[in-house]
Amino acid sequence: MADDGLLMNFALGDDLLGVKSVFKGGRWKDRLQAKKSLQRRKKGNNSGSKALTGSNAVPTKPKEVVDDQVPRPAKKQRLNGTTFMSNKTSTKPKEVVSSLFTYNPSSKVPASTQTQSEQVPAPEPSNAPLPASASPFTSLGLSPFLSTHLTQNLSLCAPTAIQKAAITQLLREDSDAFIQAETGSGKTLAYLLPILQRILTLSNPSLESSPTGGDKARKLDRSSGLFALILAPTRELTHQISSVLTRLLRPLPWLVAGTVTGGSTKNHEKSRIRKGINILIATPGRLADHLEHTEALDMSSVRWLVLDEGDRLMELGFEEEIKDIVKRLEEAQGKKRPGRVNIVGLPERRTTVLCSATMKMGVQKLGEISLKDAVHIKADAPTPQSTATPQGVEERQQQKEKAFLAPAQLKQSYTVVPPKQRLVTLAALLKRTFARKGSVMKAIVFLSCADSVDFHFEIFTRKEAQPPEETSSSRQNTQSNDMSSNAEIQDPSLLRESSNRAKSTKQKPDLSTIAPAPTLASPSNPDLKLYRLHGSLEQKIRTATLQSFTRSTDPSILLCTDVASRGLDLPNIDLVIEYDPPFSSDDHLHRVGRTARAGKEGQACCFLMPGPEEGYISILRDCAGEGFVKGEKAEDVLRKGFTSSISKDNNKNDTTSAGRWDDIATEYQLSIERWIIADTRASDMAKKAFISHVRAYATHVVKERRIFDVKALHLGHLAKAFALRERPGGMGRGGPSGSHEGSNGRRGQGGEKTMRRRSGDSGEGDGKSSQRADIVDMHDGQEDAARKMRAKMKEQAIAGGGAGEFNIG
Ligand SMILES: Nc1ncnc2c1ncn2[C@@H]1O[C@H](COP(=O)(O)OP(=O)(O)OP(=O)(O)O)[C@@H](O)[C@H]1O
Repeated sequence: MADDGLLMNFALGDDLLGVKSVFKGGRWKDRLQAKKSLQRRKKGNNSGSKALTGSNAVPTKPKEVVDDQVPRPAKKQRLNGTTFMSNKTSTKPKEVVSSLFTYNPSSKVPASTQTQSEQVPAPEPSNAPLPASASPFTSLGLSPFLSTHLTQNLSLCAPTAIQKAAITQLLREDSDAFIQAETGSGKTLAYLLPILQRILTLSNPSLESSPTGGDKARKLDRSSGLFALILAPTRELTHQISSVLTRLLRPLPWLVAGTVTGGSTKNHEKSRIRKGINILIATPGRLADHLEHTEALDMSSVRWLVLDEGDRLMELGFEEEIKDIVKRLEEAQGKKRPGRVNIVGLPERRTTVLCSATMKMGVQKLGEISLKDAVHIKADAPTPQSTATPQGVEERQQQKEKAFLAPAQLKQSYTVVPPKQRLVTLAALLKRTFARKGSVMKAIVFLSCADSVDFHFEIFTRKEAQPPEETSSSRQNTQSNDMSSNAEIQDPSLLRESSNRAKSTKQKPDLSTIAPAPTLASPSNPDLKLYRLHGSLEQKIRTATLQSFTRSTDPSILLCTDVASRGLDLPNIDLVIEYDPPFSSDDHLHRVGRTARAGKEGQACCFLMPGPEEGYISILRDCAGEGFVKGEKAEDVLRKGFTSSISKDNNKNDTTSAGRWDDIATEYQLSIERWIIADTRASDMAKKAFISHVRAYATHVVKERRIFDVKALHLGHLAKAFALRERPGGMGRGGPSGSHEGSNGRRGQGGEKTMRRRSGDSGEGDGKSSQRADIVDMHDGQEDAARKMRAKMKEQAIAGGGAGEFNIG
């Protein structure tokens, strides 16, 4: 391995010293040869890295790129692959500039394993609707009225497998049910349709034979009573279920649905409850609050209770609230309110439906609390078609019995990226993805914490950075599009308002949630937009951002935390990138499940680092079942991301541009580093993001901590991924400014006590020993932090906020 420092010293050569080489003595042939060799060396230095880099070789230039602000070194000292630039007068190291391409750990995964699944034909979609001819909606017992509405107005021709199973069962019997199916398989309609059908039958039992007949159903109206209650863990999910239900209810205006969630005005909700709601969708915290304080909320006629995303409800600590709600439902059931009319056909007993993609301990416990003699409803394996062998389908069915799997048609990949190259590799992947118009329209990038989302949003949307290849016309387009993006938002003042407020506080960065991404856009996709979403944003901003992302017809990227990983049905997501690996394999399946929905195609890519993290590849494979999992080398991602943009944009062929990708990657990284150095706000954001990220890293589920081992992190290298030239100090004392405020490590934010070292040598210096001690302490502090988090979540839920109140991100 070439030594950076030595190369630099050689390269400084005579020119720097102003000495002209004169060759004397010896044979004239030798003098000529020496002269030529010196000229060649000078030429090589001037023409950048071309002569030194090859497509397969580790790039050797630019090895060290010293920021303009850093004085030329007189002497260098190398420590563990990091070069300290010092000047003669000072004994303290002044600045750290580490090359992207040297001293990186390498992947241990053999290349053959990485490409193993490429040859296997893509399996049939596992969550697609069934063939319309074989299973029309009417065959399930739904009324022709409802079936016609589904096919003609909602363009749903046939049910999915889980819908077929659930609708048939829930229309046939009043038993409780546990619906388990993979992501994007249509679970929402699987419980909404039979409930709606049953309510319609209440209002008019003869409705089934009347294709047009809704008139007689006017016997029921909003004041007839609350019949169904749907509980969901987050506000976003609650609103999403409500919008699906609103579409179903469009031809039935006399039936009314409503939502109660944290973050909304309680008085407004109360007045809607007073007017009457037939189907209520709620977060448990806010519902518990209304049950306590809103007298008009009468639960005596509730006959259907749905617990959607059961595992998440339990993870977020809603057990007590749900117990309380179930108890109140039981108490209310026999009671009659004065003035309430008798509903003909109202079932004697309440049916409870628990929905989950997973069957974890928490879900089982929730089942014990809420279900009695429940039927377990699962989707049948799809009928084998041309490319899927019957054996494959059988295998998948067997695997499904055991585990929760990703949709079979989802194309998954992973890339093993050294920590220093993470940021540029993400940029390269996004650049490549959006290099061609129309290939990918929407992508989601998952990060571990809110601070990191904010920081990366700022990096890619910062105004001062214009990529060298960008034309002025594309810049104009991007700017005008910024305006149109705001116009799309229902209440654009919300975004500006928040942005202005942010300006006035020091803790919050001055950011909107939607902006053009000039550093990722290409001439073919100049309108590329970036969105950000996490739990620390105001609810109104979150809702407006999601709506805008959903409606956007421009190529768009959403940077988000796990707040967007569960249940959200964002249309037409082509690619999911897990830039920060998921905190559990379930989280992974929910994240990647935002694409490849209802039989559509989708791609997902997980970033891993060399070392223990490579152990996650086998988990990715297990989660994929017989699906597609392929590895891609980080170097290939970088080359494609940075080469393709040059060759296309500058109209150069690949031969001339080949080999320049590493220069461009380095320049890309350095431009961010220079920005961080020049802008204290950016530098604070970077440090905060780094610290929150490391804290979040320490909260992977216990059984996966051997893979995501915080003690194995090289913090110095990882800092480079946050454009920092060294890891921030004060890791053990609550952040760069000594304060915890605003640091959003995902779980257990590692309170001051847990972060502080217990031994006497805490805090000082950035040496390895203190770094390690901080990490050990973070690890030890997890249980404490988790306990604190549970307490905080509970507080929030009781205050009526529901899960969304807590910064899931
Ligand atoms: N029968 C159907 N035909 C075509 N598309 C459907 C059908 N049923 C549902 N969909 C579509 O499938 C998508 C996923 O539905 P839904 O959100 O209910 O899935 P889910 O199983 O709840 O997913 P998750 O587990 O991620 O929450 C939605 O866009 C929905 O409109």
